[in-house]
Amino acid sequence: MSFFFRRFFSSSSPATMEAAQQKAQQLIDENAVMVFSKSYCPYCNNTKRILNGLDAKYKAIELNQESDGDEIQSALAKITGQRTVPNIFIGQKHIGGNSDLEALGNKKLEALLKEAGAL
Ligand SMILES: N[C@@H](CCC(=O)N[C@@H](CS)C(=O)NCC(=O)O)C(=O)O
Repeated sequence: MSFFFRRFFSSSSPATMEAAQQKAQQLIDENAVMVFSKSYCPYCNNTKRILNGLDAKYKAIELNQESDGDEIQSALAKITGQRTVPNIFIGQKHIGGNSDLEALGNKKLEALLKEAGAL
């Protein structure tokens, strides 16, 4: 019952949501490549494998390991319209998820990474 209550009736305060949105935006602004991830997510692991394979410099945070991870995920949904992880930004530009990253193809991806200063 308490799980049910928390899951459906509790919500973060507007101040907490505002702080999460600022944190998400700061991470996007300060990193050439920003990956909002979850440690158990196979799509996220694939994205990190692709970036590692190219030796790209990137920052990933695992939202399931952050105390404000749920709020950051909601903030990202507000900023990008995307609720799933990975949620990927290259050079402050929203790329999308792992399938969107893959759809770029290596040539376009490398060009974007170079332009962003991640290669
Ligand atoms: N097509 C998406 C699939 C991503 C996806 O389904 N991610 C799952 C985690 S593995 C997700 O975000 N589930 C909702 C959640 O964790 O809140 C992609 O390629 O990134």
